[in-house]
Amino acid sequence: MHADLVIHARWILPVDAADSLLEDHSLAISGSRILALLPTAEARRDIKATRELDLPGHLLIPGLVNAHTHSPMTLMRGLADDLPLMTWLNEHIWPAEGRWVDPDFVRAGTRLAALEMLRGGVTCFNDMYFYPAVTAQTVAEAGMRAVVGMIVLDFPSRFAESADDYIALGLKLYDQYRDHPLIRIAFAPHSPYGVSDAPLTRVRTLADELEVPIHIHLHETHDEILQSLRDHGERPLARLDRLGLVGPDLVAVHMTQLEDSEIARVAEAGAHVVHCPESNLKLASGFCPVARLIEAGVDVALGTDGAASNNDLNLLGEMRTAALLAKGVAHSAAAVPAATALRMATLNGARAFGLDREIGSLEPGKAADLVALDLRDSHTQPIYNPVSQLVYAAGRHQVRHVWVAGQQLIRDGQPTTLDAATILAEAQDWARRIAESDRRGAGVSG
Ligand SMILES: CSC[C@H]1O[C@@H](n2cnc3c(O)ncnc32)[C@H](O)[C@@H]1O
Ligand SMILES: [Zn+2]
Repeated sequence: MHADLVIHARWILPVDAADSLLEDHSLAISGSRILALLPTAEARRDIKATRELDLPGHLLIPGLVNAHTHSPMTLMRGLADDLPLMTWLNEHIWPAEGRWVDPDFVRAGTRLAALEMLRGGVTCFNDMYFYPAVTAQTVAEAGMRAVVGMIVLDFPSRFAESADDYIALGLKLYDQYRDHPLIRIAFAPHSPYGVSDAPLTRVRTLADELEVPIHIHLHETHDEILQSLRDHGERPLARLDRLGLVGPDLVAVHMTQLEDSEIARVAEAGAHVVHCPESNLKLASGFCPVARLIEAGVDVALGTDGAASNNDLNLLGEMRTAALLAKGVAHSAAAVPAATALRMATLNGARAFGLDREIGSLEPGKAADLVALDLRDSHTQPIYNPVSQLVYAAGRHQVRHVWVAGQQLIRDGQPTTLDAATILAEAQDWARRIAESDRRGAGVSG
């Protein structure tokens, strides 16, 4: 057998049905795909490799999937902290976006996000933001993988004038990327409170036609429920259900307010949930009942949300928070064990976007999206159980190598396709302009 690259790792967590841990195993790559997983002794004997990489003390895992973020919001990290969602959005973030967000902002913010995520082992992210064509292009140039949202809102922005305009721009994006190997397109109506019935109904029809997922903020806060009861006489999930949006292509982000019947409905419909524990904690939005959703058979993935409400894009940290928080919420130390947290951050995210035949686990035939972490650091020693070290103790600096579709994007902790110095200089330049304008009193509302 011939391979382009064979990686010899101390441990591999393939995220398979049995939550296997492979010791002293190797992973062979041919082109963009995984060719084989086998004991290292056999790999050294049977595989003729163009290149071999010995990784003693390293753990190899599937690339992490950040199932919900707003990547350009890295440029707003720390702009408005310690506020509840609607104050944060209405009084700070939306005015700042109205003043500053343009294609250059999105390019610089997405580059910073891609750099941060790749260095933290994230190989694929699902994004919802203005100027998604700029995000898609930036991600593709970096060689990373993303699901990019055709956003829909009722209110106008510099990007689009009306809900129909957002949809038209989204469809153009879909046409542009329909056959791209790394970029997938999904619908991303912002929220039930941000999009009225008519455009949501159009999204339903078009999503059926294009066979794309529908990704939406849903049941994020108690106020969202109260507002929907006031304006529509029903809870947001019930409204989406009436409009035909609750089905296997629905990716519902947050879901902190759920009655038993709603958990049953989500499970019955085969809809997916993205849990964003750190954003929910920081905005005091509420607690997603993750253990009960999983128990009901719901696919629960993991997201960071944007860097303005988290404030990082650290999916390793998010796994830890999810595993700890679930135990507190369920009053059970058995809720969301480490292997489940890893599954949420990989295969479950891939499944939510229909990518689970391509990525999310390490299996022959799947894309070679993988991450190697060096566990020889003092705070991940000694090692009884690598998945425990990964979820409960490891940090992003331990991510040493990252591949997407067989291309190495991080080597020895450094990016190979992104210019870190330029990205940081651009981000600092944006922060200087935003802060100066704030000081001069033009403020975020310009
Ligand atoms: C339509 S572009 C995305 C839009 O969403 C805003 N946003 C960021 N984080 C959240 C959140 O947790 N809930 C609701 N909306 C959020 C972002 O600022 C953009 O305006
Ligand atoms: Zn969000």
